[in-house]
Amino acid sequence: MDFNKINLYINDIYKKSTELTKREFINKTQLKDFVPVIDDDVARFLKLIIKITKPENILEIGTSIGYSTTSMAQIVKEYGGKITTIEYDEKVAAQAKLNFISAGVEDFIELKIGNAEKIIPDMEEKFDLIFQDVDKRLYPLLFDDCLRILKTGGLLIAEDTLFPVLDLDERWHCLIEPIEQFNELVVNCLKLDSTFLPIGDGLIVAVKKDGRRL
Ligand SMILES: C[S@@+](CC[C@H](N)C(=O)[O-])C[C@H]1O[C@@H](n2cnc3c(N)ncnc32)[C@H](O)[C@@H]1O
Repeated sequence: MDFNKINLYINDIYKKSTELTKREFINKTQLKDFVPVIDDDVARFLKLIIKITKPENILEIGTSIGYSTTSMAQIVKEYGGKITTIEYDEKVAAQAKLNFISAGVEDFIELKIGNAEKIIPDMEEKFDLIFQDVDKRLYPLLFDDCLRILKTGGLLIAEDTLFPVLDLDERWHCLIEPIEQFNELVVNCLKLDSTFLPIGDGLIVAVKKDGRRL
């Protein structure tokens, strides 16, 4: 399959959609220096899965300017769930907060400003959905804790998991090994059922199984 052709077709067919796009979101954002955010097809997938499963308690690791958080919150707002999102760059977090307010979703989001590597191991709260989109080097390091705080039946979704097969700029090559480690951890974990989706830079979607059926 020619994924460039596929992406062009999908982007074109959605161009009349009234949904908030990544481009519009970035254009409205004053701060211009931030780490890239998810693509529109990943935002559509997250919104759809949230619409279907209605997770009460969502954890996002890696907020940036809050495009993915806002996209998810637009659906969470419809049924009254909550999103906790973690970002350690204070400038970017401040911009994300402004973006939540301008989208009218701030009441459904708790923004934790700090290092996910320190915050996650201390977390006791349990989540129905965890969206992992932080520094890729943290993916394997945070895996056990993500599994611990994910409820049975909960979803673990991680972005950028197809880095190993993408034509990445040389400066990102150091991120391939941790992603490979993370993918192995997810795929070989007896507590998870998973699959890859070739959207964005590759999503892995996993569900935590009922322990009795292991
Ligand atoms: C890929 S961006 C997140 C994009 C966002 N999910 C979206 O699509 O709108 C990753 C973010 O994680 C933040 N980050 C990186 N390492 C972190 C850490 N150790 N703790 C908290 N945030 C971190 C970066 O500053 C960056 O803004």
